[in-house]
Formats: sequence, C-alpha cells, structure tokens
Amino acid sequence: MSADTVYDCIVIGAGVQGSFTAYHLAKKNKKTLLLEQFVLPHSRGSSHGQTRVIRKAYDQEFYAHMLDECYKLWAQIEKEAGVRLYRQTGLLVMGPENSRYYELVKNTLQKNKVPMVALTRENFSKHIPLVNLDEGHGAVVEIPAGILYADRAVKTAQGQFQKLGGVIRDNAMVTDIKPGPLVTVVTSSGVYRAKSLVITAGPWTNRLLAHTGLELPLEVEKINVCYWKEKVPGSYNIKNRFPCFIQTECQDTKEHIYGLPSNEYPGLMKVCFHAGFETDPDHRDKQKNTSDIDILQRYIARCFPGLDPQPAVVESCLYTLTPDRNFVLDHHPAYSNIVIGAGFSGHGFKFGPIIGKLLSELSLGEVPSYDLSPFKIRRFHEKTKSAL
Ligand SMILES: Cc1cc2nc3c(=O)[nH]c(=O)nc-3n(C[C@H](O)[C@H](O)[C@H](O)COP(=O)(O)OP(=O)(O)OC[C@H]3O[C@@H](n4cnc5c(N)ncnc54)[C@H](O)[C@@H]3O)c2cc1C
Ligand SMILES: O=C(O)[C@@H]1CCCCN1
Repeated sequence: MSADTVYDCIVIGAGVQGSFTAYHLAKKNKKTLLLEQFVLPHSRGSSHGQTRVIRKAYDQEFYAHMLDECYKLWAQIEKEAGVRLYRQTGLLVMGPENSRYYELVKNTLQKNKVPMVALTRENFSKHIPLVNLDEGHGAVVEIPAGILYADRAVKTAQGQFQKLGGVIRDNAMVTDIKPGPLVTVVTSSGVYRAKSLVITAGPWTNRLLAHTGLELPLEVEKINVCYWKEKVPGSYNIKNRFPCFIQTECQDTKEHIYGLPSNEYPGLMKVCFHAGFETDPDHRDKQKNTSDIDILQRYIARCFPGLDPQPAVVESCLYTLTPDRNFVLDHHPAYSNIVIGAGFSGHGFKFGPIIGKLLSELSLGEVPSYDLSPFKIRRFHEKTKSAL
C-alpha cells in the first residue's frame, strides 16, 4: 500500500476484539488496516494466555442469545483455518441456592434449553470428585460450555485477516487521531487515513479517546492469574474430563471465583478471582496487591482439597471494567465514522467473533445484527442524570 492509500477502515488494537473486527471487515472486501502498539504476539493487554471460558451461564439473557451465533462463528473460523480453538469441558456453576444471581443463571440456562445437569448434594461428589460443595449451595453443570485456546484464537483471526488481504502494522503506537470525513491516524511509524475508524484498544481506550474529546467511565484492573499444583497430578485434568467452574459467591467473598481444568501447565490448575486492583496499563507491574490470593487460598483449602493451597505460578492480565460490567459497542457520540468496542469487563473473549461482526457492521453504517441498547454510551449519561 502506498503512503497515500485511503483505507475503508483502520482498526486500532490487535487484541481479540480488534483482530476479529479486522477479519470481518476483510471478509466484506473492505480495505482494512489493523494497528498494534506492541510487536505481536504480546502479553501486555487482556487477550493473551492459553485459555478462556466459553459459557451461556449468564444472569442476563442477551449474552446467552448472542452466544448461539458465537459458537457457530468459532466453529466456522476453526474450519476455515483448520485449527482447533474450542474444547468442550462443561462448566460447573456453584452458588448459594437462595441467591438471586445463582437463580438467574439457572433460569437463563433453562429458558434457553441449554443442556445441563442439576447435581444434588447426594450425587455431587460422584460426578465431581475432589470438590467440596459449601453448605446451602447448589450446583449445575452446563454441558456445552468449555474452553477457547486464546493465544491461538487471536493468531488465527489475524492470520485469516491477512489471508483475505488485510494489512497488520505492529510496533505502531497510535499517538494522535484527527476526526473528519476521512479520519487521520498518526502512529510512531507512519500516518494513515481511512473512511472509518474502530477503536478496540482495551485498557488504553481512554488514552486514545482523549484525542477525540471523549472519556468513558472505564476502570483498568490488574488481575492475578494464579495456577495451583495438583497434589496428585491429573486429578483436575482436562483429559480426565474435569470441567471449568464458577463459584458465584461464597463465605470468603461476594465476587466470583472461577477455574479451568489443568491443561496449559502440566499438573497446574488455573483458579482466579474475578476482580483485581486498579492500575495504569503501562505500569501494571507496580501494582503488587495480592489480597485476592489470600481469599483464593482459603477457598482452595476448603473446597479443592486436591490442590496445594499455595499458588505455584502467578501471571497477570488486565480487565477494563464498565460500571455495569456490560460492554461498550457504539458509535462515537460526536463522530459517526468512529466506532468504539471497549469495557469488556473480564468476560469478553468468548464473544470475539460476534463482537468483530457487530463492530464491522457499525463501522460500515449497517444495521447491527443484535439490539445493542445494553452496550450504548448513552447509558452512562442517563445514570449520571438520574443521580442528580
Ligand atoms: C485473567 C483474565 C481472564 C479472563 N477470562 C475470560 C474468560 O474466561 N472468558 C471470556 O470470555 N473472557 C475472559 N476474559 C476477558 C477477555 O480476555 C477480554 O475481555 C478480552 O481479551 C478483551 O480484548 P480487547 O481486544 O478488548 O483488549 P486487548 O486484548 O487489551 O487488546 C487491545 C489492544 O490494543 C492495543 N493498543 C492499545 N493502545 C494502542 C495504541 N495507542 N496504538 C496501537 N495499539 C494500541 C494494545 O496493545 C492491545 O493489544 C479474561 C480476562 C482476563 C484478564
Ligand atoms: O468470562 C468468563 O466466562 C470468565 C469466568 C468468570 C469470570 C471471568 N471470566
């Protein structure tokens, strides 16, 4: 491409959401440029690591609805690229039987006819050995849920995008955005222009939006990603059909604790706390709070007796949270040819292919395939007004 190329669309940020957006745009024959500040692949954002959970066990039904198509889109890209990205493991959901959240999750699964098994206290340990169910808690298994191979998925979306003629420039940090009928994007390695722009910059979203006069209520948190050693190797292994799990709340915390079967590191199971500590994305290593690990240790000692209750490996990842934990998928309020995909609040990976499709639709001025009202920027202002 020559220096004066005008792209149909520029996408900023090659995490899972930007990579899938670029892929969908290229599928629609749009001349697309994907810009990434770091050399790819990297582990400084939110999409790195080997695994993520895919599930329909949500308290809000609109997420479960989107997942129908999402599973199909994951299967489609697996087929196109000849790689495996999804593996069914099932998802064990445990929570206080009398809690509203646990009830809503069960209702979503039932209403959407998701194959599931409700476990009783009597048969729990037969189906799920080496886990202690808390007193007063119920348990259901969502059968089709599973894991996504995260790093491989991002690489595959980028690879398919390139095969379709898309251009990726990594090591290209965007330093300025000049809105207009043609948007100008200034990077550390060149200046580019396009008819439309999609910003999928994860934890750096507000830094980029500052160039356009907008600030969203996003909070960036560092998550301690903990792996715990199996006392007997293999006891919680994916090959032995151990499922992913979510503990919606328990005596140790009102927040989710969740885990994935041992898989990526031999003999280690990933169990994490679904909340972290505020950080600057460029300085996350300075955030050293580990009070979440104390909570996890207590939980593991009580409920996962087959794990050593000391983390064997601790890595880090970033969440970008909105106040209501729903995503932002919308046009920029002042510039209709700038589209924003942000605030994935620690649960956006599974939706990558559908978010890519939706952001591509918004950037092309098409009617989006789903009702995007839960994801509009306007909701933040409405909240502020009603609070006055
Ligand atoms: C520990 C952890 C566990 C999770 N578990 C799950 C799960 O089980 N299931 C699930 O569905 N989701 C899960 N998530 C959430 C999911 O991973 C995120 O929602 C998703 O990865 C967000 O992707 P993104 O593309 O928005 O952000 P990112 O991956 O951060 O991508 C943004 C990209 O923009 C680039 N960028 C930023 N600024 C610039 C600039 N100025 N110029 C150029 N490039 C720029 C960044 O370098 C980065 O590559 C988890 C997240 C974490 C951290
Ligand atoms: O999005 C998910 O499915 C996981 C599990 C629960 C909390 C963190 N994210």
